[in-house]
Amino acid sequence: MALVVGLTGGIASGKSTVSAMLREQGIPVVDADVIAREVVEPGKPAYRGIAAAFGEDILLPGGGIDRAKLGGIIFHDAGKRQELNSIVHPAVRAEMLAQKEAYIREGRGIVVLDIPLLFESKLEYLADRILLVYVDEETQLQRLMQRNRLSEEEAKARIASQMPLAQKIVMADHVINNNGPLMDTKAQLLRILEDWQQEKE
Ligand SMILES: CC(C)(COP(=O)(O)OP(=O)(O)OC[C@H]1O[C@@H](n2cnc3c(N)ncnc32)[C@H](O)[C@@H]1O)[C@@H](O)C(=O)NCCC(=O)NCCS
Ligand SMILES: Nc1ncnc2c1ncn2[C@@H]1O[C@H](COP(=O)(O)OP(=O)(O)OP(=O)(O)O)[C@@H](O)[C@H]1O
Repeated sequence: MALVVGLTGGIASGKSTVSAMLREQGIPVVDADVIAREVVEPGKPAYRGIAAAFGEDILLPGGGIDRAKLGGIIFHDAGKRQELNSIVHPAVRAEMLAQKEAYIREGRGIVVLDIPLLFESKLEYLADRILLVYVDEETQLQRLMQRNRLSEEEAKARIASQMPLAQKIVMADHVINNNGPLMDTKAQLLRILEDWQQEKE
């Protein structure tokens, strides 16, 4: 039986950083953010759903979704966010499950599902174990502002659209503290991986 791990955290807490480390160790990671981009490409049902719900103004001249504009709307409006989620999430979930099943059929012992909104969307049931990548609020804000070149106000709106990390920490099976240097993050991950490998033996 494969061990299915849900990898979660908050925006800019370090999930992609940890998932790159997992891939380095040969562990497959199914990434909800990547799938969420694919399912809204022109021609896909969710693309038409977004154009219908948010209007043609949300499209770029080339036809694709203007992600910056859509983010500017949904991170400031819980109702619109809910509307977008209800269009995009079912397609993301279906594709994630298909990719997970394919890895299990290949015989992989551990499969990781990187799902930023795992707790918000009540998807705990998808995973045997939940691994949370934690950072303190100030580090999260600084890293988010820097990575996405956002103002403090914009970055705070994005953080506020998610369940606080302090609340998620008590719901996770394992926690990696990603406040420090990457070396420390990797050391914590390798320890957790050892536990999982032992469990499977
Ligand atoms: C709003 C959109 C267009 C902004 O695109 P952008 O390229 O700027 O951001 P990206 O997709 O890389 O997401 C970055 C992070 O934002 C956070 N985030 C994204 N969507 C949401 C949401 N609906 N609610 C709360 N946080 C969210 C997540 O932590 C995610 O990792 C995009 O995030 C989107 O389509 N969101 C809806 C789908 C979704 O929920 N994706 C998250 C995982 S399924
Ligand atoms: N330990 C660390 N030290 C310094 N910078 C880091 C560390 N971990 C991550 N970062 C940086 O912080 C930013 C956020 O990390 P990352 O992209 O991995 O987060 P994420 O949780 O995947 O974000 P999102 O869900 O929003 O896409 C990136 O610019 C990354 O390079």
